[in-house]
Amino acid sequence: MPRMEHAFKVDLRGIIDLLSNHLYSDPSVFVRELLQNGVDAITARRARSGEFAPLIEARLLRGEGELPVLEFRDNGVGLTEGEVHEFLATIGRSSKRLDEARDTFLGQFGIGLLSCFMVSGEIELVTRSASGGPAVRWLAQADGTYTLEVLEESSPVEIGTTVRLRAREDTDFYFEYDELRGALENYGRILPYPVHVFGGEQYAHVNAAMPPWLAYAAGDTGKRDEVLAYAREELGVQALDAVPLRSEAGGLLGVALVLPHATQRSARQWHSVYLKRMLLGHDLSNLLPEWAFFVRCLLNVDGLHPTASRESFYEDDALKAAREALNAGLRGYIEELAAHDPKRLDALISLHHLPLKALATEDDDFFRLLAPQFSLETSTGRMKLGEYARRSPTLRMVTDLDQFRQIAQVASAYGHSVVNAVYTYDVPLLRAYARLFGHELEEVDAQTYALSLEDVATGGLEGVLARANAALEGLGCEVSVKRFEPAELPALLIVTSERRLLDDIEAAKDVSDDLFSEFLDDYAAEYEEVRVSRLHLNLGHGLVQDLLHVEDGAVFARLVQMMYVQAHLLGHHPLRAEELALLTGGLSDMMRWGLRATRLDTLN
Ligand SMILES: Nc1ncnc2c1ncn2[C@@H]1O[C@H](COP(=O)(O)OP(=O)(O)OP(=O)(O)O)[C@@H](O)[C@H]1O
Repeated sequence: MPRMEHAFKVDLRGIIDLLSNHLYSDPSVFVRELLQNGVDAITARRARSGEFAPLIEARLLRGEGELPVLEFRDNGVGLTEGEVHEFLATIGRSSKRLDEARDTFLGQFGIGLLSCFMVSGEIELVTRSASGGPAVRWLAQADGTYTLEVLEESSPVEIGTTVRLRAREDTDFYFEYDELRGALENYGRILPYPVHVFGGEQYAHVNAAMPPWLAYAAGDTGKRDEVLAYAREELGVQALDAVPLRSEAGGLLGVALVLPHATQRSARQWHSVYLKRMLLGHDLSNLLPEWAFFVRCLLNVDGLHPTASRESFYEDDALKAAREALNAGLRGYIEELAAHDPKRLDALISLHHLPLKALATEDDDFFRLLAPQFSLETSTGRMKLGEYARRSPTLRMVTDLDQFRQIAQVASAYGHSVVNAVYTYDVPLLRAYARLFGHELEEVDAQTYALSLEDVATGGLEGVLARANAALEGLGCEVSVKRFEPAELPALLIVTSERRLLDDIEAAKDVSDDLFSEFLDDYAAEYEEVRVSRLHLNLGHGLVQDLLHVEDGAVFARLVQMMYVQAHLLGHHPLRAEELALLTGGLSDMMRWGLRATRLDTLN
């Protein structure tokens, strides 16, 4: 079969629908696209002559009983009749991409104007070119047809372009004055050319006051207070500090506002990113280092490239270089604090320890700088890692909260301080600290300390132990007698994690259906052998010494049971129904015995 060459056919209506309705996440971007074309047209005209006062105006008109109309005018370079055919009416063709100075323009894809079809059934554009020639009126429909009319040479159209859009029933919301002004402010508040909006009696110059952060970022450090006030009033952020960000790569200027409260990496991160002074969006995830979730940035870049939807940056070498520069800028800020303002760094670390721990675990130099200042929970109270390591050259950590609660008291009795390393980053942090500063690191658990309890000769105590075990029958606990510090602790309960798992299984069975209960039984059977907790009675404690001599079986059993419950409470072990029953029964008995003793007293 002969091979034939064919060309793709284009369904114009489908393409227009795709580009106008499905590329952007929000219809209000038509305002951004209009602004952008106005700005680019003025930039192009300035490159040619420079002798005019740039101006962009958005005007809302509303006739009686009619849908509102938006007239959007710029006094930029305009278009000749030929250019209208070539650029405006050819989808994907852009005068800007062909221009030598293309890097000075915002647009480049040749599709932005189509976004106006999101809010209007047709686009009317009247333009007169700065290169001369008659004015032209172009009227385009969403089905891809257009008419073009060359206006009389004498018609009063000035150099520049006016786009007219009429609202549809379902889009007149975007043509309300407040909504339009809000959108213009949102996208255009730092644009370099004046932008005005009119609607009936209302009027605003949307970029009259330039936000102070651009000047601050450019080196005017005197503006720091103004930047902080701007963050407070305009953004609702009571920033602790304003860090200027500057880089040749990506032509980047901005400010990082240090948040006044701790944040999580997963929290929504809000920034404002401008490309050549036009708002691009609020997401900086492809520019900001991952660990920098304690700042919110206001950033303008001149040298990066947007994606066609203009909602993020294109991944290229320029973006990579800008990302590195931002990373270096924020690290520089922290290094600067370490060198000149350690108190401030301390405050920053205690507030934002999570992101700074993330940074430290990425880089050994930062680790040496920051790690000694990180605060940890230890069995002897909260303290800085540096101080902990000075006091305890062997770093000891527990990675399970239950275990930490169990051994906190006993460890101190051995002169040990143990770190509660259950929080994010704690384990890698301690490992890195041990490696970089030359310390031993030991992971300890309840068993480690149980083994180091001092054994006592149990000869002669067999009877007591048997009675004590009988008192705790059915609770899965075995009693032993030891001697340990602190002497004020009558009994210590060590629960293995398997035991904890069994308790959880029991609790789950209570709320499961039969089938699931059976499965849980099978599962629990695998752990049967290790189903023990141990109650170590402390022979150093007076109450335990007395217990050995109690003859009355009921009193003896109650005493053992109450020590068992007390050890639960001291070790922060959860009480099951069994322990709660013991507690209630034990307390009633004690009260009864107490009352009986007083009555006997009064009788005597
Ligand atoms: N206000 C205007 N003044 C002068 N020319 C304009 C104006 N608006 C549009 N044009 C011309 O129409 C072309 C297409 O505009 P459109 O907004 O669709 O795309 P673009 O701005 O080139 O690129 P992008 O899709 O990235 O926005 C432009 O390249 C420009 O030549």
